[in-house]
Amino acid sequence: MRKPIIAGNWKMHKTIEEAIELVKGIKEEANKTDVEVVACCPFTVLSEVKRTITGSRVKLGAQNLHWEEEGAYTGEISATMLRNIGVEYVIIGHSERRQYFHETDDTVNKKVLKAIEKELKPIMCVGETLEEREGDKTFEVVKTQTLGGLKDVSAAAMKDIVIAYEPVWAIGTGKTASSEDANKVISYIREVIKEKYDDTVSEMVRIQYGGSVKAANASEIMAESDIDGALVGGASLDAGSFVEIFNF
Ligand SMILES: O=C[C@H](O)COP(=O)(O)O
Repeated sequence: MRKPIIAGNWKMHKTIEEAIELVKGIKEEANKTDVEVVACCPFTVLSEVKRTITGSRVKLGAQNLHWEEEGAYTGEISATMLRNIGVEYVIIGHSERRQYFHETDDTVNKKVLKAIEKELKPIMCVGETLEEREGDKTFEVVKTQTLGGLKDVSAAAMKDIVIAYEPVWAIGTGKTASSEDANKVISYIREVIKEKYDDTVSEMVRIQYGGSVKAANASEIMAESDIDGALVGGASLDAGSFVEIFNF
């Protein structure tokens, strides 16, 4: 039985005061659910959010990391720095990073490997663009991204990896993949994992859906057999709507 995981990806939103207010608004509800609730915050608020959620069941997540240990990489943040703050999860390879910051399957893989080495849990994102979907390339794209990101990742490490399937055309657009469609792609990703590893790993790995998830569609999405959670952007910025989502 896979434990559902609902993660909020705040993207580039929230000052320290706003972040504290938001997590204060979710932590009591998070304590009442068996769903794993994660807040993936901007680097600048991680420490304060950590302080605010301590003693609650909300988990702390970041949105990126660098694969090197340390060095002359202006503007970057290492896995060790994230661990030092108390981060547990880290989003890797979000489509916005692939699109605007030229991340590739290769850099995603380096980040995943470094995260595992430092005992951070990656939320590794995959998903096709509208053009790729219209060109019938969805399955091919998610397979390449999944295998590329998981290169050299051991079966044992897979227990701490979450995959997020986010069709790029559904992000922030209000368009959601139909829950059946999303489930079909996620089942396929599970097949890809099974071919690379085995049945046990494929049945254990948690795969989220992301893309315009909101209170109104969360329960339908979560009812699908292969969908184990959601990576929520816009609707995670408001405590009330995020609470409704993780209480699907
Ligand atoms: O990481 C979250 C996704 O990009 C989804 O964002 P959204 O819920 O605003 O569509």
